[in-house]
Amino acid sequence: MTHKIAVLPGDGIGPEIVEQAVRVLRALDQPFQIDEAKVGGAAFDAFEHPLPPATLALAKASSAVLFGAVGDWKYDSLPREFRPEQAILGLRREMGLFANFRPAILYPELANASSLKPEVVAGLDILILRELTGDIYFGKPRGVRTAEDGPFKGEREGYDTMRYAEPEVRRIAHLAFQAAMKRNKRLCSVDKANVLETSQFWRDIVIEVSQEYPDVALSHMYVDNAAMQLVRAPREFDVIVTGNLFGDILSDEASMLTGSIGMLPSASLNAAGQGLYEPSHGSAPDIAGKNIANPLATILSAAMLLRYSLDLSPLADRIEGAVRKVLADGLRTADIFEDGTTKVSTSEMGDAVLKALR
Ligand SMILES: NC(=O)c1ccc[n+]([C@@H]2O[C@H](COP(=O)([O-])OP(=O)(O)OC[C@H]3O[C@@H](n4cnc5c(N)ncnc54)[C@H](O)[C@@H]3O)[C@@H](O)[C@H]2O)c1
Ligand SMILES: CC(C)[C@H](C(=O)O)[C@@H](O)C(=O)O
Ligand SMILES: [Mg+2]
Repeated sequence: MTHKIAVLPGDGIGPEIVEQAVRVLRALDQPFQIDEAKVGGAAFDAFEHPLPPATLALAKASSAVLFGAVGDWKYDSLPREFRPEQAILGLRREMGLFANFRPAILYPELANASSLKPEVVAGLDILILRELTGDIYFGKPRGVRTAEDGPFKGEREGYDTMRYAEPEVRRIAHLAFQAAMKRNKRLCSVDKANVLETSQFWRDIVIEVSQEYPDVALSHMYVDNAAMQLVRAPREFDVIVTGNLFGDILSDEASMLTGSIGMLPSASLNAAGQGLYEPSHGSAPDIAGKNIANPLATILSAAMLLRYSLDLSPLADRIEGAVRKVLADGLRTADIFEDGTTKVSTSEMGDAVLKALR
């Protein structure tokens, strides 16, 4: 069976890192149909829209999407609907990709690259499940208006709406419990229920859903405390489930525990099992075009693509094994480099992973 994979490299380091991941996919010698399209600032430059209809159609018609990153400072003054970030938000919304899996795993070889002491992070293996199509990211109304009341009545104010519908909370909660069942059976739901109505509602629904999963130990934590616990004792966590905004922030924080944001892959799935796979980091305009970015988060995202959307776990295992091998061989891009290891470029890291594929 031919699997259709849409490849959307995007901006900044996106094309460089996606190129390496595509080389790895092609080296597996499978009947993949790989089609590439522009997205983000690159699409805006070519078609005056960050998510052109043809790109969206290609993504929707594929079994899975491999996405690089979008964004560049030069687009920051465009009206919001034309900014590159709208492409990834639009794909998530239009494809209904509500479940974002961001595993944070510390490879033993990178224990010293972590910003925390090895004894605090060694063996770290946590999963952040971020709800991806709701919350203040998509809630309406939003905008800028003249305040009608309060101490700043008559002044301009910006506003957004945090909201979650019951089915949205239920479906992500179910996935979180199911993920916990396959792991160490501990689930921590992160919210801000001491302040926010949306969060109290989220917490109440998660507790209801928990009745169906008596084997999972459920805990709740406020997001500020969770941010602190993640750097104090990250291994206390197994699965974290949280909303869109808190998940965005906590997953960047967790990424540093693994040595570099350049190591953290992600999978965003919809109800039909279609998925978009991308590194958790952005387009890193500060290092773009220099062939120094770490491609491993993207290569590991391709492994997640094989496992979750194409049901090709043995191939995913091969890629992950190859990544472990190159790390064990001491190869490091600049972001994870330390004395005693060998610094390699983006493409050299790709070469090494290809060679290590057995
Ligand atoms: N999903 C996405 O496409 C996505 C995600 C996050 C940010 N962005 C966008 O990316 C742009 C830059 O955002 P930012 O600077 O806040 O975040 P960023 O993740 O792009 O970069 C943060 C820092 O991490 C470094 N970094 C990121 N990925 C790396 C890699 N693979 N290897 C080595 N170093 C890496 C960068 O050099 C930078 O110093 C913005 O336009 C932002 O909106 C896009
Ligand atoms: C680029 C931006 C819209 C995006 C987000 O906030 O979700 C990014 O930070 C991420 O984590 O994927
Ligand atoms: Mg983010």
